[in-house]
Amino acid sequence: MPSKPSEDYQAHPVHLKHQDFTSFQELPDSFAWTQRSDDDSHYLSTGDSISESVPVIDLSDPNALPLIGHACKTWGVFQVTNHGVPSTLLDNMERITKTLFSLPVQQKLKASRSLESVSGYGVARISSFFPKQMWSEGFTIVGSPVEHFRKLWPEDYSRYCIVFTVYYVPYSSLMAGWEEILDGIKEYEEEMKRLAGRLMWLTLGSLGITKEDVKWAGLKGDFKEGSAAVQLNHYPACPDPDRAMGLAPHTDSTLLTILYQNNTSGLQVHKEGTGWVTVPPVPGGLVVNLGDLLHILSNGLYPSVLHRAKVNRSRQRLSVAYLFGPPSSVKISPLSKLVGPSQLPLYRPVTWNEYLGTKAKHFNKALSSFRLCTPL
Ligand SMILES: C=C1C[C@]23C[C@@]1(O)CC[C@H]2[C@@]12CCC[C@@](C)(C(=O)O1)[C@H]2[C@@H]3C(=O)O
Ligand SMILES: O=C(O)CCC(=O)C(=O)O
Ligand SMILES: [Fe+2]
Repeated sequence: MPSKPSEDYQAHPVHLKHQDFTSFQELPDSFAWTQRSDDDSHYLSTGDSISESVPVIDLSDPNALPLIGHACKTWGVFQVTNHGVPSTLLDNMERITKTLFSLPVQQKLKASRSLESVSGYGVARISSFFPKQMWSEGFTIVGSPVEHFRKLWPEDYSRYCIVFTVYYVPYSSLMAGWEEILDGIKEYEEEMKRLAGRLMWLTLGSLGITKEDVKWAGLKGDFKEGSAAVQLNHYPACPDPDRAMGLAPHTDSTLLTILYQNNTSGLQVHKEGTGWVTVPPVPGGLVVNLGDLLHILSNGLYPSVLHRAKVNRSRQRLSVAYLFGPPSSVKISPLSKLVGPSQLPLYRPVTWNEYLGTKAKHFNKALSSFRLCTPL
């Protein structure tokens, strides 16, 4: 994917009103998504009393394919275990994320996402579509984050890190050096790309799609040319979590997103007819969300899932999203095997970059703006 945002992103700048979240004893009004009294507005409903739960699928189960198919059709999201990603790599990525967000605010702001770049530190891109601020901070990585890290940890990184760790967080939970952080991110990206390719075939396989049907998956069918972004999210502990919002409801623009969450829950998905359902962290598990481009590719058979992140009173929450999309030159359209005289193609072809531009401009109306005919 391109490292520069589309012109539409630049026309909708996200202002950096970044705060030091630790300085608030009470939730400021600009972060309050509901009034203290309106217990059940559409933003609030917690979904905690719901008995239905998002499927957890063991990838070593011989039945994984139909289970994934069912989860995609009914939920648009599932969790996977036995996925082959070493737990040491996930732990390391959590430490990297913790290290980065533990830096002082002024330091983090030096690596702010600029108007010319998709990458860097800042508030969620979708912030400009909501009247209230979100209780979170993020760091987006597309390509090498080295230039941003140079700003975060200037000159003698190692010395800075040690001085900083003495005052802020226990040394043992942080990283030793800059190179280790870059290597950790690279390794994470490689491992996630491998898993994304595998999940793509399990998902498409459950629709009867084979390697011959998706030429852009490459000669080996490993989606090696697929593009991706890594989004690190931090949701600090919040004095009034029921009235705050970590990340507002949205769908991802991706084919699929693989999400690692630390041991604090917060992710919720919206299920038609049920409402908001919490996706609890499963030890060693990873969440897989279907995005808008898979919705288009599957001709609406596998819908993208609306999701959001809530926050917690006493615990900070961290998540790492691997946002996986097609190679930048590829136009995504409903797979020919899924269309025919009785099932017309519902969406027109679109590249990921074109889609991201539309999302930046029209947010939750982006998907329907590519729709060719309205459903009966
Ligand atoms: C590749 C991308 C998808 C994303 C926009 C981005 O350019 C990089 C950040 C991604 C993210 C992560 C949080 C939710 C989201 C909607 C957002 O605002 O930024 C997604 C974007 C997306 O999927 O459209
Ligand atoms: O933190 C989470 O649980 C959700 C993150 C997310 O939706 C995203 O980064 O796109
Ligand atoms: Fe998301």
